[in-house]
Amino acid sequence: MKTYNLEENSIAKVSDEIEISSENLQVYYGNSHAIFDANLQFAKNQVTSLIGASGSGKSTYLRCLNRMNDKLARVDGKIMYKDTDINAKKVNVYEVRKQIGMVFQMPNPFAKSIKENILFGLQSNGIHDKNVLEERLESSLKEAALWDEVKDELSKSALALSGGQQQRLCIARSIAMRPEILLLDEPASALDPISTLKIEETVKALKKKYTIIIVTHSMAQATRISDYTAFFHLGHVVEYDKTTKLFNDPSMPATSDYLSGDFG
Ligand SMILES: Nc1ncnc2c1ncn2[C@@H]1O[C@H](COP(=O)(O)OP(=O)(O)OP(=O)(O)O)[C@@H](O)[C@H]1O
Repeated sequence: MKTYNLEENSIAKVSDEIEISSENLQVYYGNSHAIFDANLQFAKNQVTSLIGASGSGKSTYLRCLNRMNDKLARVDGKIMYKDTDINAKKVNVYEVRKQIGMVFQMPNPFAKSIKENILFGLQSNGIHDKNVLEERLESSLKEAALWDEVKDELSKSALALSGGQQQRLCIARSIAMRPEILLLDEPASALDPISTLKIEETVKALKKKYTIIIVTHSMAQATRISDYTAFFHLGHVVEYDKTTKLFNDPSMPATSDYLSGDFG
């Protein structure tokens, strides 16, 4: 593998309103340093892609944004969200995750009905008003572009849905909690091309209401759906910019080598 000076980077300041940012973020798995001093700002109601080779730290970084690494790793530095450092130990992680939802690579619906998948989190949080639940059920499934396909069989097991439908159900389950940010960790990598396109269309529509940060291995997908892109290499954020700039006119040699496939 080529070597690069990872002390150098090119991190653009975001001109849009900032929704969430990391400051001097470091992640350690035991003695292994996995993320080095990551400083990134994410624009509100925009889609940001995290790209880079396998093992570059994209998922590790993403998981920090809603404290999913708490039990796996030591995370130093700040995650600033609404003037609060949500990486601070006193912060209630369950409250954080209501506002910052996450969808994983493999669809993981509960072994319950479609309806119960959507309502479970709401009911667990003390929401029992029938009208509110019905409204959330319908609006979440509509936002995730699944309503038309399932509206007549809401009692059917979620596990009977196709992989792509299950993943849109997981997105619907997340947005039922009315988060402000959605973290998506390779949400389409286990899906066929048609399902992938549906997820991409859904993501593009969702940014009107949510700030979206997505890990993807597909550079084509990053260019199709994201406004901003961060390129990770060996735990460092090498370059961060508007997607069009990063892909068409990268500033760092590592970025241009990665994009052109001349990375090995
Ligand atoms: N739970 C864990 N325990 C120990 N090390 C881990 C753990 N998760 C990730 N790592 C290590 O941290 C580094 C970054 O991994 P991470 O999964 O964040 O990379 P990635 O860019 O998301 O990779 P991929 O594209 O393959 O998912 C790797 O060296 C990986 O082996």
